[in-house]
Amino acid sequence: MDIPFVKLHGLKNSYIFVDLFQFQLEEESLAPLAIAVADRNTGIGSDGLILIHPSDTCDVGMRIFNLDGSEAMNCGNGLRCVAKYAYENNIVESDTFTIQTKAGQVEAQVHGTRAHVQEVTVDMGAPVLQRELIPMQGAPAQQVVAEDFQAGEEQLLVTAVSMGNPHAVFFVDNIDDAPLYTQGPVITNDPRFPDGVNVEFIEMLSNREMHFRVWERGSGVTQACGTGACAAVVAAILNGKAPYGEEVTVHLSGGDLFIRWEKDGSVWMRGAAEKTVSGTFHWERGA
Ligand SMILES: N[C@H](CCC[C@H](N)C(=O)O)C(=O)O
Repeated sequence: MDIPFVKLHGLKNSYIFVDLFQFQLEEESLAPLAIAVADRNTGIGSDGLILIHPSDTCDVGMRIFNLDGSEAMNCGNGLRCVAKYAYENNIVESDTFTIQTKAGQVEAQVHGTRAHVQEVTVDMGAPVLQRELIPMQGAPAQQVVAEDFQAGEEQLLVTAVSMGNPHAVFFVDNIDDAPLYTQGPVITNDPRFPDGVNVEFIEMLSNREMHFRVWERGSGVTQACGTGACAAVVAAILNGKAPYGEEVTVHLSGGDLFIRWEKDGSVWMRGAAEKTVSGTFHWERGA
């Protein structure tokens, strides 16, 4: 099968995009295709697969699969890339439009020209904070803010936030000392998170700036995580480390995102999206 694709990334968090307005894929092929395209040796190399598809409820739809083939409900960097692709390829008319995700709909505004979108702002909607909806084991209606969390030898404090997908946020004094590679793979599969969890370590530089590292559910360490950056700013505000309603600069490995959380309202994410490669992926399923 020869599959047309475009590779785009949000701050080096890259995905292989297949445009289902132009090409059809069978549902059962999606998870194995995500694994195949993400492989840097036998595939194209990415953090996963994203489908751009027609939607009955929004101007365009997005589905996202991690590099292990698991499907996620949302993807912040992916949303900015979908918005860029949809506008540059005339899938949408206006520079502001809605995108359907498995977590619900979001509104995106592209910045740039029809020929080249440089940056995208996304209204990510309100975070979900009730423990049972993260989901995280424990008293259902409670929020999880700076709660004791033993991980191996590490005694940590966790703040849990869902942006449609689950995030466990930990504040550290020095980002370079964060137990990303030792505790990331353990916490992501911790049974206290029945659906697994994305794991973020944060060092606050001021009340408007932070360092950020992530171990993503289903993809491991990535260069950036848009929903994770949103969750990190929400967690900082819940812990009194950042203000409501003001843009916080999040320094991820792959670059900066600008995030604000309006009190009792939406989380807004602004950042770049770039296209790198397009072509045809020759795939013999099961080969
Ligand atoms: N690994 C995530 C999906 C990708 C999210 C991330 N790449 C982003 O930009 O938000 C999960 O399983 O929930």
